Formats: sequence, structure tokens, C-alpha cells
Amino acid sequence: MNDIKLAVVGSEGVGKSALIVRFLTRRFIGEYASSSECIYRKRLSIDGRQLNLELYDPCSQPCEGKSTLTEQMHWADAFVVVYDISDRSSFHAAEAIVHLIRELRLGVTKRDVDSVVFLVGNKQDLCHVREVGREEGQRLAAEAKCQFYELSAAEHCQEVALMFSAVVRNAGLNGKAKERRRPSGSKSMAKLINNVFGKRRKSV
Ligand SMILES: Nc1nc2c(ncn2[C@@H]2O[C@H](COP(=O)(O)OP(=O)(O)OP(=O)(O)O)[C@@H](O)[C@H]2O)c(=O)[nH]1
Repeated sequence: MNDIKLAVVGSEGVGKSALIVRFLTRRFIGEYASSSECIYRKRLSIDGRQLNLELYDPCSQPCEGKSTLTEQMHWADAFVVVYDISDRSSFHAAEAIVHLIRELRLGVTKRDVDSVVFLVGNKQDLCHVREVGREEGQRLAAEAKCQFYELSAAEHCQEVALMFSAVVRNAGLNGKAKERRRPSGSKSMAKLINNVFGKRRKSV
């Protein structure tokens, strides 16, 4: 069975928890606790393969033992970088994060990151107060060579599920390539990283 670690990142209030909860429970509940970071775990089957998914939801508020973005980068196999289409500053933050992921991942692992970074413009239902055009998101994704989605955690259940499935599928394929190149050592690294993030786990 494959283990896939997925970090959902972005600035405060863009809807990271809402997207995760929508994917895991199919529900949108409106308000989400944001005082602690947590890792959700889920077993799923994609293309007939059983996968253990760990989804990391960071905490935007200062909280005890909070991990740094760099730690998150090293922990994760794939990233969903979220911004809010009605908040331009969140788009700038997403842009910086996407570039940082590229720098760190390419610098450390010398691996291609194209298939494992997804840029997501959330809150599409707020398009009447839109501050970031869809084409701006598409342009950034094309420049940074990542996948692009614009959707709404509040209104889109199917699209959110499809987006996460695509990330997991790509991360799984990427993981296979990794295994082929480096057959040993990955387990102990996973253990090490789990020690950093293993503080709080939730199952849904
Ligand atoms: N209109 C609308 N509101 C949304 C959507 N997604 C999330 N929200 C709202 O945005 C607010 C923040 O959502 P969260 O999911 O807590 O955002 P977050 O990025 O996890 O926030 P932090 O953990 O504080 O960084 C909440 O009031 C949600 O109800 C969406 O697609 N549309």
C-alpha cells in the first residue's frame, strides 16, 4: 500500500480547512477551528490502488509547536496551494509559496515538481467580488508549471473531490518513480518526518 502526504497551504482564511473537510466528508460546515494544525488520515482507492492519505491542514494562528513552511515542504509529497479569488493579497501569498516550493524541492531533491503542485483559486461563488481573474491564476500556474483549478468549497462537491483525486493520483505516480530510483531509505525518512508532524492526527 502506498502512503501519500499532501499539504494544503495558503494564507489565512482562504478555505484550506473547508476544502479538506469537503473532500473528506462531502460537507461544507461554514466555520472551522483554526487554533491548531492537524493531519487527517484517510484510506482511499484510486484506479484500483489502495492508498493511505495524510492531509496536512496548517494553522494560520500562532500555536504551540507550529511547523514552518520549510518543514511542510520537506514532509509533503504533493501540495495544494490555495488562494481566495476575492482577496488579492492571498493570491500574492500563493505566488510566493509556489515559487518557494519549486526552489526548495528542486534544490533538495532535484526532482521535478510539475505534477505535484496544484494551484487552487477558492471561493468561486464570490465571483461578484472577485479580485483575481481566472486568467491570472492560469498564467501563474503556467509560469510555475503547476496544475490550476478554480472552484468553491462552499458549492462544489464533485469538483473538489476531482481536484484532490488528481493530486493524489499524480503524487502516487511520482512516488512510484521515486521508489524505482531510490528503493531504500524512504521509510526511515518518512518516520523522521512523522516525528515532526505526528503531534496531532485525526481520522475522518
Ligand atoms: N463563500 C465562500 N466561503 C468560503 C469558501 N471556503 C471557505 N469559506 C469560508 O472562509 C472562511 C475561512 O475558511 P477556512 O476553511 O477556515 O479557511 P482556512 O484557510 O482553513 O483558514 P485558517 O485555518 O485560519 O488559515 C470560513 O468562514 C469559511 O466558511 C467558499 O468556497 N466560498
